[in-house]
Amino acid sequence: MKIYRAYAKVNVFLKITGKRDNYHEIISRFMRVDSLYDELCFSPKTKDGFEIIGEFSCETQQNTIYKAYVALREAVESESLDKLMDSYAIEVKKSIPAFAGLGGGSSDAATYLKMCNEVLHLGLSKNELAQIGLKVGADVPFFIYGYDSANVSGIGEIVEEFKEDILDFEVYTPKVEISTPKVYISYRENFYSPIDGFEIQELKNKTSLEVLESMSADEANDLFKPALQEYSELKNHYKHGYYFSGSGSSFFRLAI
Ligand SMILES: C[C@@](CO)(OP(=O)(O)O)[C@H](O)COP(=O)(O)OP(=O)(O)OC[C@H]1O[C@@H](n2ccc(N)nc2=O)[C@H](O)[C@@H]1O
Ligand SMILES: Nc1ncnc2c1ncn2[C@@H]1O[C@H](COP(=O)(O)OP(=O)(O)O)[C@@H](O)[C@H]1O
Repeated sequence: MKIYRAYAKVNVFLKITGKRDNYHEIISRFMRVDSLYDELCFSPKTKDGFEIIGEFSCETQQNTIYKAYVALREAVESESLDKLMDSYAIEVKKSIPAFAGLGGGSSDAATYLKMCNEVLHLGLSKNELAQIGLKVGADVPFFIYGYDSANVSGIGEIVEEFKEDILDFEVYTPKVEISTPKVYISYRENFYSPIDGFEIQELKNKTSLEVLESMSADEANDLFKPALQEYSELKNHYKHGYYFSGSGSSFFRLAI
């Protein structure tokens, strides 16, 4: 069976630009991490019903892969999708840590959608897959497009390729289970200060290398301060020269 890779991402910068209902609008540079990925494949079933084989801390119904299946089923109403999942389990070799700000769950969901599109010849475009993926999570569209680097805005649905060389990152993930909504809520209550159009444009044009050379960890990521406030133990894990990815808990820097 063909093995598909679901890569991790880091947020080189992440700035809040406004609010949208319970969500926050962002401008963020996402970069794929080529050295860190989960592996997904269709494999023989061991039980009835939708089956995910792999080490997960959540129930199947909470798994982003299952949520992607539900979203795809609603979108295409394809009998062949039901037949596929009646015949095969989806097997995942998990390497991307969870609760990490590395987009592992989102990347798995995006990869699953691409796998189904390919094997069932659904003929869905990247834009269509991204729309379906957004129902699963705000980070999913980036992984559907598969760019090395992109400026991501809206709540995650606007993905614009940024042409630059992919960087090699060293990533470490402290064992602190961070809740993304909790960090966003803390940002909204304690740190809310959206950047303006001029700053957005300036950031969008900077290469990732320029960002890492010119900004500190808390300047580059608006979620770093609220994450530190909500999870004070993070302070013990922070090392000078590292940057914070998404809502955490991972830190990264250029590999040397
Ligand atoms: C912070 C980021 C940065 O890439 O990623 P992670 O650190 O989680 O990987 C994303 O904005 C997270 O994306 P993702 O984890 O897919 O979020 P979702 O499941 O869609 O949303 C979880 C919750 O986070 C909050 N949320 C999410 C995205 C966003 N732009 N604004 C928000 O306020 C909402 O409260 C939402 O209910
Ligand atoms: N396929 C999946 N891989 C990892 N975590 C998942 C997956 N599906 C659901 N989850 C749940 O999502 C949460 C963490 O999501 P994850 O994408 O790994 O982290 P983050 O949003 O910080 O990048 C946990 O509650 C975990 O149990």
